Amino acid sequence: MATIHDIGQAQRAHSPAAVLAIGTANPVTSMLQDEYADYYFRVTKSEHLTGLKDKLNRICNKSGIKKRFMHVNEQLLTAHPDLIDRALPTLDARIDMASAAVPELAASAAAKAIAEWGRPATDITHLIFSTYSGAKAPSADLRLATLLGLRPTVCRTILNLNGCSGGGRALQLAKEIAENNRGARVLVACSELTLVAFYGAQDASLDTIVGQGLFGDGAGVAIVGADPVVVERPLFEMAFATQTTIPGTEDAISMQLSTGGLDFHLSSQVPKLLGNNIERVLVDAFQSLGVVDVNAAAPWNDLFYAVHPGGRAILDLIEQVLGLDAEKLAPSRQVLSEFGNMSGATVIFVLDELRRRRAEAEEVPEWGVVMAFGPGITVETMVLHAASSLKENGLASI
Ligand SMILES: CC(=O)CC(=O)SCCNC(=O)CCNC(=O)[C@H](O)C(C)(C)COP(=O)(O)OP(=O)(O)OC[C@H]1O[C@@H](n2cnc3c(N)ncnc32)[C@H](O)[C@@H]1OP(=O)(O)O
Repeated sequence: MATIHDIGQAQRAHSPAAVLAIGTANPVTSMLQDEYADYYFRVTKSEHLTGLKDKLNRICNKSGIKKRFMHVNEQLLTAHPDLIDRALPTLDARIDMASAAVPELAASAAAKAIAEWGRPATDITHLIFSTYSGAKAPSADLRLATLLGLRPTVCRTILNLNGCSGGGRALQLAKEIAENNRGARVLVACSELTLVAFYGAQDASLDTIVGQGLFGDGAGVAIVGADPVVVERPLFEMAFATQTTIPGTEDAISMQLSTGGLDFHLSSQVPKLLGNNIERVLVDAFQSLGVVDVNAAAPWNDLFYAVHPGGRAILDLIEQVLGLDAEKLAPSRQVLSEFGNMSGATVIFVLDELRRRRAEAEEVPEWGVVMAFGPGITVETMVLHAASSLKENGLASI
């Protein structure tokens, strides 16, 4: 007769979980950063606020962003002019629109990931959906499951308002599910639209101006599983994961739904707070693993990095504090430049860019790390091992 221990053991995977495929998608409308302030103040009928427009221009110039993709375009604002005024009760309208558009964008990214994965969508056993646009049930996770034709037995989890750390949290949950449910295949979907938080600048909120300079729309999907079968080609094996909250920073990054949409706050101290704490977080993650000598003179250049590009200043400080060579954060800077900060989805875009670059590089580090930052301030950290199939898979799948 089987014991409870036997039953438990039979459910555990044999190998660590791995990212098996990645897909990304963006809305069709793109905006060039050096034209954005003119566009924004024109479509929100705020051109008289010349001081704020100059500030947004200064932020755009220093953002490290060239282009962003946006669901909210001029056509949508013409149809829904109330969205411009934060004082109007537009939350219902925003949620209605987001409830359709957020899972649809995720479905576009998921279709690419599933095609790369090489197995039918019905083999997905678990779905984790992360978004800051959720405010109803059933939610975007169920809609995505329906759009993809997943089985009715798929186990769904929705993460709401985890903000920019949502991608990191979802990947960690996927690792835990995959390693504790033999044969599980977890579809991680992060889909973020600034629609819920798009306002004009009439209330003179500096958070609105900074957000208008940084945030973009996108969806990133990763399929995660352990014990790969023949058709599957692992990209990154997930070695270890941890979450850290930086003490006393509860008010530094925050989000709250109001009748007018989603309010958020970004303290100007965020880059410094992350810079002051990043090395401690890395030491804590790596010191027990024995893959990097955390006491060596410059240990951090031995790793590859998928860091959430929350803003150019954050990447600059991390690079400086860790003494990183310029190419280490190049995938993060590339994604920031091409797409802006897409909140929780961004880190999946960075993993995609990283595997692309690794496929073309001669020598690449074996070990690396994902780091994502969100309200808390929460730092999600995951140690990765580059799978041996990454080289051929990186190129074959692009
Ligand atoms: C939402 C989530 O869950 C997680 C996230 O990713 S949160 C987003 C995290 N990102 C950030 O916090 C942004 C990080 N900041 C940056 O990257 C940079 O500060 C920046 C690109 C915004 C500006 O670049 P910079 O090199 O700092 O230029 P700097 O000249 O100091 O600032 C430009 C202007 O922006 C203002 N500014 C910068 N950060 C600000 C903030 N958080 N709030 C208000 N104003 C800000 C500055 O005061 C300055 O204004 P003036 O030109 O009028 O003096």
